[in-house]
Amino acid sequence: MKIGVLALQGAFLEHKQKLSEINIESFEIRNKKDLQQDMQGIILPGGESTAIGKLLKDLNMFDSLKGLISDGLPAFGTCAGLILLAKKIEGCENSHLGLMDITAKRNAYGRQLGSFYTESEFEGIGKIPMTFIRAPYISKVGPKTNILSVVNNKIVAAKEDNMLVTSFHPEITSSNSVHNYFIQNFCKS
Ligand SMILES: NC(=O)CC[C@H](N)C(=O)O
Repeated sequence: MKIGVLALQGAFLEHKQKLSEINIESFEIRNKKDLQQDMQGIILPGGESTAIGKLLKDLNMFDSLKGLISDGLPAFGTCAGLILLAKKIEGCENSHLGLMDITAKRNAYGRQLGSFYTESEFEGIGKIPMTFIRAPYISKVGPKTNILSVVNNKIVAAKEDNMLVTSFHPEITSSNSVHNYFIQNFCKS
């Protein structure tokens, strides 16, 4: 089992650390060639979705990444990663990869007071710690999307086919449970 972590910008090292804590091998994806490596899943980290989206295009990785995920490669997007996967972004004409039938609202908690910590229920896991940093939430889901967590009446985690997204950052909390959930439920060795 080997997981690729998109490492163009943002919190990719924290994801690698979490994976190593649960004994899962990972590698950084920095260019198109890295996408050809054998992997059983990919993590799209948090950071700045506009910057990551632009780098994917500039580095000519966009179509290969989109193709891999639409062909079934398990993908876990956190925060900016959620925005990259969303079919629609509120207030924007364009999406990025546009593969998951959700609408993302960016910077949904305000810019200044946008970071907070809470503990809340996640379906199939139980109560877990959640850290939100200038986070999006999911304002709409499609018929095939399963909602996994709701905080303050906002959807903050969901899954659809081979894709899992959280608007919070599980990689910077004390728990390994969401990474374990991704590996156990989505990735086949
Ligand atoms: N922590 C994050 O990933 C923030 C996401 C950021 N607000 C964006 O739109 O990309």
